[in-house]
Amino acid sequence: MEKITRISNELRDWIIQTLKSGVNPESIVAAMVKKGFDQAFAYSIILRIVTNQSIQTVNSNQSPYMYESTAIAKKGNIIKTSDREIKVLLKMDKPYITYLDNVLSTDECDQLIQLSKDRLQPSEIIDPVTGDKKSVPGRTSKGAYYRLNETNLITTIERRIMEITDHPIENGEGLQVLNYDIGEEYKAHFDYFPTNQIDMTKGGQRVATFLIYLNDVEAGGETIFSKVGLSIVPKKGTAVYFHYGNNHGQVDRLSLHSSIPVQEGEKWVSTKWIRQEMIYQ
Ligand SMILES: O=C(O)CCC(=O)C(=O)O
Ligand SMILES: [Fe+2]
Repeated sequence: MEKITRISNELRDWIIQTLKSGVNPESIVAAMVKKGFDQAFAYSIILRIVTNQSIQTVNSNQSPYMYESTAIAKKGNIIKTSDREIKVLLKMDKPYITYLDNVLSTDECDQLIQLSKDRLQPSEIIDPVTGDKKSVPGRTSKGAYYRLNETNLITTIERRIMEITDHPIENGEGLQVLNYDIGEEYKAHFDYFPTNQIDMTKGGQRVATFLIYLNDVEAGGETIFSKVGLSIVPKKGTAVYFHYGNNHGQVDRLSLHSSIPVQEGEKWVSTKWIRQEMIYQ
């Protein structure tokens, strides 16, 4: 493959923006090499940009988060997809949250639970230092993970999420299903990555989450946005969409959230984390 040795203004602006958001130069070089750039050339370009722009690569997230309009906000109170009408139940601006009714049918929820029962594993996170998967004390649920388009049901759900949010399917991580028994919870956390963990070769930062409730929970199990005092009660087939990453590479700390312990019954949800760029190319 012939290596690319020139860059466009667009790419230059992208590099500046990405550096400002705190992504390390090595990740940017890796992303450029994947796109066909010569590695030494990529390093030299970044060095030249940093020297000219006096870019600070660490503290951009300390400036106030700038809210940007989202595609879903422009769609009115009834969102029509190719196979469904979805009603907006609640909207919040800061942090940006939308609660939606009728996203999955009862049957689709039951099918996804059934499909996941055999696959459940203790939930894990990616260790920020080693990059390995590891279990975490604050997260006691069990999870199942799906590849994009793994089954017809998964494809239907992924397409619907795309039609509702306008985020391309390729920007989404594989669907995850979580199951919480009595007492199980997911302690307060952000869904976005710390800046030293953003991998530009894998779609970069997470910018939004689409969380679907697959069953009703008798008591407990709410999703809590503690900084704004909001509590979402799980209702089968509904979904909450929250958006926390803007085009300037900032992330919204008001998006802190948790799943409080289930007190009665059990809880099933499905999460789609959405990245700023395509993960799969
Ligand atoms: O189960 C919930 O309500 C929250 C799940 C969650 O925060 C996540 O999957 O990132
Ligand atoms: Fe989360």
